[in-house]
Amino acid sequence: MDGVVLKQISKYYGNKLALNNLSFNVKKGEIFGLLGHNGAGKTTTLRIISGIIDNYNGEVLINGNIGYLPEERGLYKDEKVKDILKFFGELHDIPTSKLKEQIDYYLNKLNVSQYKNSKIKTLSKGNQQKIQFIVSIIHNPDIIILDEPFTGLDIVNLNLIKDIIYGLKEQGKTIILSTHQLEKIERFCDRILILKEGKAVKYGRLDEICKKTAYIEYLEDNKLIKYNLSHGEALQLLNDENIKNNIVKFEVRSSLEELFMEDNNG
Ligand SMILES: Nc1ncnc2c1ncn2[C@@H]1O[C@H](COP(=O)(O)OP(=O)(O)OP(=O)(O)O)[C@@H](O)[C@H]1O
Repeated sequence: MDGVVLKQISKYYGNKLALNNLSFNVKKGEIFGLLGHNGAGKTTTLRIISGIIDNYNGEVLINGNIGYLPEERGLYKDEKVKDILKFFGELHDIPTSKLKEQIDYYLNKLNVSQYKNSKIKTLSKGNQQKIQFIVSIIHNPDIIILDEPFTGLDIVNLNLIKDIIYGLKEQGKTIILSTHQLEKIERFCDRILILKEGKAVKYGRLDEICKKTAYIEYLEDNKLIKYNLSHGEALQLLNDENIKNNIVKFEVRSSLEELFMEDNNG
């Protein structure tokens, strides 16, 4: 079942077309990655899904309540961690005992229990980000939208956040996250969409997208033949007696990184 569906979304800022007829769906229990370089349209897409931007063309279907981690971080710096979390939990009408339980659970999971009574401003940037992440999920939302959740985190904290996201997926939540750092989400997202100038240039399961990543050049009757092809097709060509001795260049591009660079530069 779909948690989120976008149908032919276009968004202008003045004359600037930021999203160009963008369609995709995200299923319940799925971690969906929105990838693209700066300015590709990730934040605009996530703001539209979250309901922050409402002047756009197209249709958005949402199946549940939303938790949102915005790109621009910032919590009330003079407040204590526990008070911030309590405040946001109460905004969502979570019963007090349940809220206390949730707060302790997540603080513990993210290894920041010791800062419960500390003011936000005394925490490191990474720890502040972890608190803001907790804010986005404290009300147990069905749909979790995370704008660049991994930026600025070291590997230990990155993995702590990933573990929680993974747990939320197991609970059947719909998770959409954006990143410009492909290596952070390889083998983590179930499906991805690569955005370039507001358009989807790739969309699907990582292994499906990565399939088309072999490149071959060979000579046939003194002509140079060039192909982009799947690994399976490449294997066939490599076993072809007429071709295998005439190969000039063969590259396996198994890393999504190269694909990403290619689509965004080429
Ligand atoms: N409020 C705005 N007014 C005018 N143009 C905007 C506004 N917000 C975004 N844009 C433009 O729309 C395009 C998409 O921006 P968006 O922030 O969605 O991209 P992004 O992929 O999230 O980039 P980044 O990773 O840098 O945040 C960019 O060209 C940006 O300059």
